[in-house]
Amino acid sequence: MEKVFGRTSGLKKSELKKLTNLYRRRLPKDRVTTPEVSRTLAQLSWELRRPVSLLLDREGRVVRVAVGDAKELPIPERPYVETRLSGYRVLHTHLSGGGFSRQDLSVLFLNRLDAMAALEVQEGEPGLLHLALLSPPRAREEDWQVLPPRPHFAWQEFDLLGAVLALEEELSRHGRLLEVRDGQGERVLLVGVDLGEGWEAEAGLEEMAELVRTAGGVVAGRSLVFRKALDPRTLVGLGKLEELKSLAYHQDASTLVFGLDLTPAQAREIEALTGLKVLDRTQLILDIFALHARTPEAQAQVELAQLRYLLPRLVGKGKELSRLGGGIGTRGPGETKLEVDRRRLLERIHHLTERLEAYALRRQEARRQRRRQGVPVVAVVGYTNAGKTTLMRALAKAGEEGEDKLFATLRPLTRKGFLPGLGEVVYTDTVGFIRHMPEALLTAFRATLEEVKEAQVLIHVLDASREGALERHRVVEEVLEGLGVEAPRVLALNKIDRAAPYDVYYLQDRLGGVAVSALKGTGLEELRLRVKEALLAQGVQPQAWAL
Ligand SMILES: Nc1nc2c(ncn2[C@@H]2O[C@H](COP(=O)(O)OP(=O)(O)OP(=O)(O)O)[C@@H](O)[C@H]2O)c(=O)[nH]1
Ligand SMILES: [Mg+2]
Repeated sequence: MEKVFGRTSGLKKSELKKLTNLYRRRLPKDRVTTPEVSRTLAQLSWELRRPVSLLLDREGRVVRVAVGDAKELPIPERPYVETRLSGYRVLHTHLSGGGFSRQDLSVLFLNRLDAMAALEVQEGEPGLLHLALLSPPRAREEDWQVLPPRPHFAWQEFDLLGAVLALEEELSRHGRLLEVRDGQGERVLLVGVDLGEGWEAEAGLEEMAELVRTAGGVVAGRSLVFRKALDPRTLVGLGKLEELKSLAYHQDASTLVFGLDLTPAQAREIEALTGLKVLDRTQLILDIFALHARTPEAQAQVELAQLRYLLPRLVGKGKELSRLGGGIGTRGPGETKLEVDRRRLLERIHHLTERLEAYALRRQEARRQRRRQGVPVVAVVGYTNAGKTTLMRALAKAGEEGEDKLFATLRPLTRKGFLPGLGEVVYTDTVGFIRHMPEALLTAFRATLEEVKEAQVLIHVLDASREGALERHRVVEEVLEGLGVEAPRVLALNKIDRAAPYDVYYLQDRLGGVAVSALKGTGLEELRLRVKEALLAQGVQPQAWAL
């Protein structure tokens, strides 16, 4: 027997039977209702003294029956690609008469229903029928259009299917237009929360936009929300979520990315309330790391961090798991998709942990050998996109090209270089830092950062050409401190070829450091000199033949 949803408690067996019989009904696929169905629904609601709701698919088949208002119908999930409507419509009764409640309309909108119909019932007889459809995208007024009510039989001539298909066509045309304007990629709405940080919140959102772009997404809209305190359940509150849902509809976006971290429960709640895919900052960064991890070790590290983050977010059974959908946040390293079967996932975590231990041992051995040979190590650190890789390449005259993407480097590269008057050194490149470095990543990148701990001297690369340099400098120093790194730093103020001279003076005045352009090769002599001095001060012995 098919299940009857909603407020069924206290119903008699015979009444339940009548409700179950509704599953055998079928409407013509292009009609809102038929006189027979209207009458049956009206009578049944009257008898039960409760509203009755039907969920119908596009073929006119009854998919779900519920006692109660439209919100009692659990509407099946759809995939996240949302240029089109859900293919479901609701037909339900209003016992106290009157048109749509706010809740009816929000069920329509939230689930992208084809249509929502409400049938007034008077003395057991069907009366007026109300019909609402979603508005065409970018309509100025409401997100839904409520058609003038007519007596239920008067809807006979109305071609519902035609109206739905026309709306869908308009939605996908709008989607194509936006794609031409903004380029291809998963369309994302960015949500930042300003808890009183002022410009920092603004800068944080800007950085999130950069991260979305690096992850291959398109920022379809952004919203900075001012809050004194966060709502523990929904973070930004119900009203704001509705606004975002509406913005997503008009901007053809399928994903909400939050500029801070969500608890698993918050993420689920917001997904349920908006019907959108929800990602937080850590997931976004992990996703980028996954795209950029190239060596087997880096890949294992990233995947492990992703799976650990994912685990508590996968509650329960198959249905929840499938919510993961595709796209940003679901990609593992090396073009794989993340494992979402809970038991297999645990196995995978175990396997990766073991593999990483083996890598760590090998790396330790390599370091030991270097130490035996007495080659000093210089680690290049700095905020993501500061120019670390480019600088190391310039200093060592080998290695990989820099890339104008965040987190281009996810493997601890090492290159040999030569310092006049000192001899051979080994430069190691590192993964970029970022403010509020996700905890999950700090542990995952232990290996890379261990290399930093082994270094005799660090070159801290700071992009002097972009705003907020002082702040980025501080973030990097804080992370280093947190790792217990004590080696002396040589600061390189990079990208002076495109920085305003005044900014460079200002930074030099505040922080000291050598002004360089890794790209053009300016200032490298002086930088080498300072590195050499720092190494000598650390007690490194010059190699005899280098003098
Ligand atoms: N104009 C200018 N651009 C530079 C300079 N140094 C690096 N860049 C550019 O900055 C971008 C980032 O350089 P990378 O060397 O990849 O930076 P990174 O710090 O290694 O970045 P991640 O590894 O992603 O954290 C690239 O587009 C470089 O070409 C410079 O001195 N001047
Ligand atoms: Mg790099």
